[in-house]
Amino acid sequence: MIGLSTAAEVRAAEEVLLAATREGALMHRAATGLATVCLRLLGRAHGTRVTLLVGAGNNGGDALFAGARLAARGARVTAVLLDPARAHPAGLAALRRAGGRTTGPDGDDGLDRADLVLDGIVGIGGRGGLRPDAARLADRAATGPGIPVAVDVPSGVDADTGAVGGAAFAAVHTVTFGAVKPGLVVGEGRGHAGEVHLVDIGLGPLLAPARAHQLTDADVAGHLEPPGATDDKYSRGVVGVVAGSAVYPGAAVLCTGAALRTRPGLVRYAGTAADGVRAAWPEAIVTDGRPGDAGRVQAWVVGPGMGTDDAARSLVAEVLATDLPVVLDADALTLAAREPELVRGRAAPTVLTPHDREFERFGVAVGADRIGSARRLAADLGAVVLLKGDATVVAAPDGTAFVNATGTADLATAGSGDVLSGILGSLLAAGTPPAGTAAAAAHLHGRTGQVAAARGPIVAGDLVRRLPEAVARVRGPVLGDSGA
Ligand SMILES: NC(=O)C1=CN([C@@H]2O[C@H](COP(=O)(O)OP(=O)(O)OC[C@H]3O[C@@H](n4cnc5c(N)ncnc54)[C@H](O)[C@@H]3O)[C@@H](O)[C@H]2O)[C@@H](O)CC1
Ligand SMILES: [K+]
Repeated sequence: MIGLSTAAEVRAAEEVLLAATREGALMHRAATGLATVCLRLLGRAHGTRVTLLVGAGNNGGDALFAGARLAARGARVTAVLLDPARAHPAGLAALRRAGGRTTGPDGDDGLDRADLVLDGIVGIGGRGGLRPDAARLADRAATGPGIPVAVDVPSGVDADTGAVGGAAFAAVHTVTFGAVKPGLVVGEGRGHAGEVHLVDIGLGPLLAPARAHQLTDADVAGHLEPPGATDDKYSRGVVGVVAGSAVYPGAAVLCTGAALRTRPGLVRYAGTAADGVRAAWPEAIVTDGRPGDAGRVQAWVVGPGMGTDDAARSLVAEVLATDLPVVLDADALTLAAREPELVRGRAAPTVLTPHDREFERFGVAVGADRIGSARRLAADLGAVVLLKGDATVVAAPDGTAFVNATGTADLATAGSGDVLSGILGSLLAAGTPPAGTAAAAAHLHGRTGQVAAARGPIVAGDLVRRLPEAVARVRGPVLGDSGA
């Protein structure tokens, strides 16, 4: 699990470490890591051209020291000082000693011929939108030939939320220090940060326990263990699906199929799309009755494609009245937003899986702080909220949050959400804690999108078909298996 630490958490840890280390030691660690990533991206230093955009704080200091290291290895380095009188003095001296040149914001910045541009305008000390000179340079860097690399945080991106208020540096790589900040992996910030490289500067043991996390394949593999010798079809949890309608069975077919393919156990379906589900998935146990007629289950998924009329409302209410974990998706979200007390009154876990419009039906704006908004709704409802997006956010009522790392634009296809709710229901039936389980489902859904899209454009049915391959990929190679 990768901890996501806010700027305040990083600063608090830095203060302790600064007091315990030689002056400048942390910045040297940061700059060494930064220069190493730049060298890797450039392939070589000698003969390359590098432009540094240097603000007045320590973020500019990092850029100057890294630039000095590259200059010492033969790169032609130009530092554009946004505030020449306040540029980091020791960094500036180091760059000049190594043969780098400096200029002001209106000088010859070399952006039109740079191989790499380092954004050291502002880091975690940035406040408000970029000032005009900085905005203009960030804009020119985006259209120039150099690989845009952000130092710690792309300037103009809020490190905690990912909000981008105005102009911001559009990086393809971000080299961040001490801990990954949430703003690099969520919301608009994710697109501005590009690939994130974490440089260890020794903060780890001093950081407060993170309240937001990213899962890795290894974390999710625990949810996807193959059946053991003593397992039978009931022992691993049975999921019940209430979805679709006689006229539109598609959502029910996708949701049931995803549940079946995630963890081979039992899937029970109850609803008016029974014929369609039976035809598509003979493996499922199907009734055209009510949820109570379906037989015993350990978790319910309710909502996809079922409509929002009185009949649908009564099915949602019946499922929510059980003492089992429930995934509320699609139409069930619309219904729950009308009667949130149906969710608030539950003792068993509830997971809501809204996209932005469904989320806002609960009366909370999504805004630019997606983690904060998901936390607010989760606390208000006493339920886990999985807010779908480019980087899906999961928040628990106690504020624990997860940001998904595997999202891909290919998942923005009709029926993709039905697949996610099927995956989630299937994992939840195993009885694992709901927030982490929801995050695991989002991770697997994203991996499935990546696997499926590798063969070309996808429809939601491809996700169901490729789920076993994605599960295998998340589990990783089996130890001792030579692959022969
Ligand atoms: N504290 C430390 O020991 C370490 C700090 N590090 C670096 O230091 C950074 C934080 O440094 P600082 O606290 O000096 O802050 P920053 O360098 O992030 O930004 C503060 C400076 O930028 C100016 N500024 C603020 N908002 C601006 C805006 N919107 N447009 C233009 N200029 C703006 C301020 O006037 C101030 O001079 C980190 O992000 C990281 O890059 C690293 O070197 C690791 C060690
Ligand atoms: K920066």
